[in-house]
Amino acid sequence: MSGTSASLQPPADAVTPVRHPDAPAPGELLGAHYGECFGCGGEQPHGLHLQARAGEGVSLTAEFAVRPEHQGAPGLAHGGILATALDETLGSLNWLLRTIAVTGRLETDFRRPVPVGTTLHLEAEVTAVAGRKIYSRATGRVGGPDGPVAVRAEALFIEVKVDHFIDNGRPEEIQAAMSDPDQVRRARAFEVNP
Ligand SMILES: CCCCCCCC/C=C\CCCCCCCC(=O)SCCNC(=O)CCNC(=O)[C@H](O)C(C)(C)COP(=O)(O)OP(=O)(O)OC[C@H]1O[C@@H](n2cnc3c(N)ncnc32)[C@H](O)[C@@H]1OP(=O)(O)O
Repeated sequence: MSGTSASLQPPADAVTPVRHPDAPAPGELLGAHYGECFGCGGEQPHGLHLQARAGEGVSLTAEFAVRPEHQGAPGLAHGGILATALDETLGSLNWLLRTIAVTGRLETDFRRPVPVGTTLHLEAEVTAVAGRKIYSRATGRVGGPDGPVAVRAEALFIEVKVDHFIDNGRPEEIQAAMSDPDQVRRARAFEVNP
């Protein structure tokens, strides 16, 4: 049973998601939306270093190498870390819509334990869009991209303006991000050009 709640069911007026014409091509690495991000940032020493790759339509794949620092029980990945990997993978779908969005709701099923030293093979897709609400789902498999499902998630992301971060983030990091041309370029890549 997935246990999906009513708020994760797209409303009747939801539409099929549309891949942005300037989205990265299928097979292309998406890169980090922010170098210090715990999920995807290359400059974050404590992070998961998740790398996502564009798929067809509004879908992608990602890999998460489970290391000893990710343990909950001896030799097994912590459930919260697995939820983070799912959250980050789902958040990366924003690159394909070229929309800035944050997680509103994330529901996770843990089906199988995920051992340290394994790679979690993730895939995610946007299933529907209704105004600012973006509905998506993801799975994580062990033992290879076609292995058994260990974790799955359904999510609701909400579109926000870049002001969401500027208004709410700690000033030190916001100022550093705004004075980093690379970061400004990445933020712009999320915003739909009218
Ligand atoms: C150059 C400098 C700047 C650099 C910028 C860098 C670029 C960044 C690029 C990309 C970033 C991507 C980052 C991904 C990271 C991985 C993903 C995360 O972990 S994100 C963090 C965790 N999430 C949060 O912190 C959200 C906290 N929540 C909020 O801030 C608000 O609640 C927010 C924005 C989500 C919604 O607030 P409202 O006031 O804007 O809108 P309302 O009216 O409340 O909701 C809109 C609709 O959504 C529904 N909704 C909202 N939350 C819901 C929920 N939890 N469940 C069900 N429905 C929900 C509402 O019922 C409403 O629906 P109806 O339009 O009336 O039909």
